[in-house]
Amino acid sequence: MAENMTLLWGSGSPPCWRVMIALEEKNLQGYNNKLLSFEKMEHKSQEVLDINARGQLPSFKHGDNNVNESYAACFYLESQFKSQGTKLIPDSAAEQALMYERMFEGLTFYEKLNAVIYYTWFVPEEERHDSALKRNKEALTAELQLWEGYLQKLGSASNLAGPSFSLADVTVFPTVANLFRFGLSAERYPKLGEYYALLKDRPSIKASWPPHWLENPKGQDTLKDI
Ligand SMILES: N[C@@H](CCC(=O)N[C@@H](CS)C(=O)NCC(=O)O)C(=O)O
Repeated sequence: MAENMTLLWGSGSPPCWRVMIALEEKNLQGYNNKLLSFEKMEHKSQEVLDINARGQLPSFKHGDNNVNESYAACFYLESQFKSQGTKLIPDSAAEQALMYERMFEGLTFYEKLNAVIYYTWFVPEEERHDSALKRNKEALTAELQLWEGYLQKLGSASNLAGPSFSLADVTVFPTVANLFRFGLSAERYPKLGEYYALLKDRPSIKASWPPHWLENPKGQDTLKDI
């Protein structure tokens, strides 16, 4: 069934990883996929632009339908394959409310992380200021405290929106994994550390683990003092 799906993706990209986790959870293994290189600017190739006018990854196609934007693809897969694989939107109103809230807060979380780890990539040298990076780090620290509090409230070994694994986990786990890849201290952020440990060996997540992380298991230490 998945042969009529194509995913163009980049290794380690949280938006790409979200879609890959959703595909695994919905038992859609066997989809066509092509790993592209950001360094080689392959995300701006005609092959990508034919699916995604923004020239971004993930670029995803199901039959004749292009479904770009990682959140859109995750919702689409859950909606089209509702009764297949893991049910990713819980029935309970309370869990659903929390799931939607955390999912969309997850975008802010992802932005604040990127503003620190990719500061030198995003900001040209002549426009960089230590004070701006410091501010970005402070904003990330405040964000991390929020998520520590959310997880604390849920109790130990919980998914992000309660007892069931949901789209909140599909979309936010890749951000959490990037935090630790970039050196976040699990001692300083124990609830995030616990959440990461809970999900990192989940089959859908293991199956889609970024290949360059497997080749080079040691990440960076950019976040060690956060
Ligand atoms: N909102 C998009 C964001 C996708 C995105 O930013 N992809 C990055 C890689 S993580 C990319 O392709 N960047 C290259 C570019 O924007 O030119 C989504 O969630 O799918």
